[in-house]
Amino acid sequence: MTQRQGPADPAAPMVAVEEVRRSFGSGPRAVHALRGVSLEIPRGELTALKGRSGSGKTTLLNLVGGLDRPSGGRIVLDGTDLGDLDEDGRLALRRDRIGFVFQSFGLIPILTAAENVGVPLRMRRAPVAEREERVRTLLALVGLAGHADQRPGELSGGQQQRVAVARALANEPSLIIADEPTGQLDSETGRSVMELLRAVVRSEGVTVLVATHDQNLMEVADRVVELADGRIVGERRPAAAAR
Ligand SMILES: Nc1ncnc2c1ncn2[C@@H]1O[C@H](COP(=O)(O)OP(=O)(O)OP(=O)(O)O)[C@@H](O)[C@H]1O
Repeated sequence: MTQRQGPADPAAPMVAVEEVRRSFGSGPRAVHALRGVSLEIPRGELTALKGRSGSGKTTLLNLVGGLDRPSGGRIVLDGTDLGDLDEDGRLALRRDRIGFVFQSFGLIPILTAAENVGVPLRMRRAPVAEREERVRTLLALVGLAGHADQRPGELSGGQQQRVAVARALANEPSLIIADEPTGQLDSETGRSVMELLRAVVRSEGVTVLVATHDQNLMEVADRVVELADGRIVGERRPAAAAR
């Protein structure tokens, strides 16, 4: 496995967001997407971010995922202060410690399901035998053992998102970041993808941060955090999560 950076304290939250601000542009036309957000994301929990369009959800996911840098404040992910990393360090962090799931699935059309799941393993040059074994395990975990050789165009939307979840898990990430993962799926398919996310939190012990408008997804979250106009305005623990 790839060398992990920073000591991970199992008692510490997976992610600590401290007074984070993010503005785009400057002067009177600046957009203040995040205006001082502080949030802890506990290990092994599914945290949902809700809020109207433009409230700052994607901006926050991008910052936590090391895809963007804050204008102010600090983010610590599993013992690593993201502010201490240069571009290469952030790239390594995204590759080795974070799995991403997007609304539009983001699979490579010419690769089979198995090859798509194997992409992160290839990127860290995992030995072929280890890669094939892990891909098989992951496809079985997401219920697609019989679809390994199909390309994304031959799979339904829900199946494609399952492949994306398997790919996100490939490198045993500390954190999965999902931006509207059920946004392009009908409600029944969305529900099954959401149940899959819930299940991998339980079985793999992974931590998930998901931005969503999907009420069903919020109901299975351990915690729902609400953003409005770049600030946290509410937080609740849905009853269904008290398992
Ligand atoms: N690269 C950018 N340049 C300028 N403004 C941006 C940029 N990215 C985001 N914004 C602005 O920041 C604010 C927050 O956007 P963000 O995408 O985080 O919202 P969101 O809650 O994810 O919305 P949605 O639910 O529609 O995805 C919006 O006003 C948006 O227009």
